[in-house]
Amino acid sequence: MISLNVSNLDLYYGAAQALKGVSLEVKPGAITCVLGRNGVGKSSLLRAIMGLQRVKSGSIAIDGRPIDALAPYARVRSGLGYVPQGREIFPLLTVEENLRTGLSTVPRAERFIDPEVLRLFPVLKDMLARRGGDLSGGQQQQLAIGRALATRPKLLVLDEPTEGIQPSIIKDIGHAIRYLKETSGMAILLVEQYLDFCRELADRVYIMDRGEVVHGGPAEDLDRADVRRHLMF
Ligand SMILES: Nc1ncnc2c1ncn2[C@@H]1O[C@H](COP(=O)(O)OP(=O)(O)OP(=O)(O)O)[C@@H](O)[C@H]1O
Repeated sequence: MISLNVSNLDLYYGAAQALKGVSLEVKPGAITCVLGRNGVGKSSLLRAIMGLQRVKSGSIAIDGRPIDALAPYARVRSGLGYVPQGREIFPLLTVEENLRTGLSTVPRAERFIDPEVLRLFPVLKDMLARRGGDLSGGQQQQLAIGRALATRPKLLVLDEPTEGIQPSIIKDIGHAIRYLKETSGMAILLVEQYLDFCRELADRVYIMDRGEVVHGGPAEDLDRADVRRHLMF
């Protein structure tokens, strides 16, 4: 089990500041959700956590140890699994090959697809030999989560897993996320625009608006006024 601490992150694209002093905590065995409209900086935050985007200042730590100097693959080795926005699966590789791309960071003896991943998403088992590009959007999302799980993460980072996905698969993905938390004590960091999905799953909720964290607290404290002010269009 691991925890993640983000403190005071500032991130710029040229002169435009995308993250302004962002701090948050992801606790082991809990689901932490970051809510926010389009363009408030949610993906930038996750990319910074994964080491895919350089920050100007601030720090990110796993179990109190800074990981700022680590390359993305080393952060994965430290226990972070990442499901990017838009899924980014390889359309010409098979489902099995896509899952195997997640194995490169794990020790040689563990380089097999954990049967648990296929139990969690049985559709992947049925489609192992199909090309990633032939899957529906929802199946591709499950594949992206499966690929992240192949890295044996202790903390799973998901960027809008419900985006453009039909309700029945959203439900399956919600069940899978809760199952992972409950059975393995995995920490989950979930970025979402879909309020109800977040409400159903989250233990702790942060709201971002224009690059800043404007609310943070237990999910049950999520206030109607905050939601209206920061999440409505
Ligand atoms: N590579 C980039 N270069 C320049 N500006 C960028 C880049 N990526 C994001 N931005 C800008 O930074 C801001 C934050 O974007 P980001 O994608 O982090 O937001 P988001 O909350 O994840 O939104 P979305 O849900 O649309 O992805 C936006 O104004 C966006 O236009």
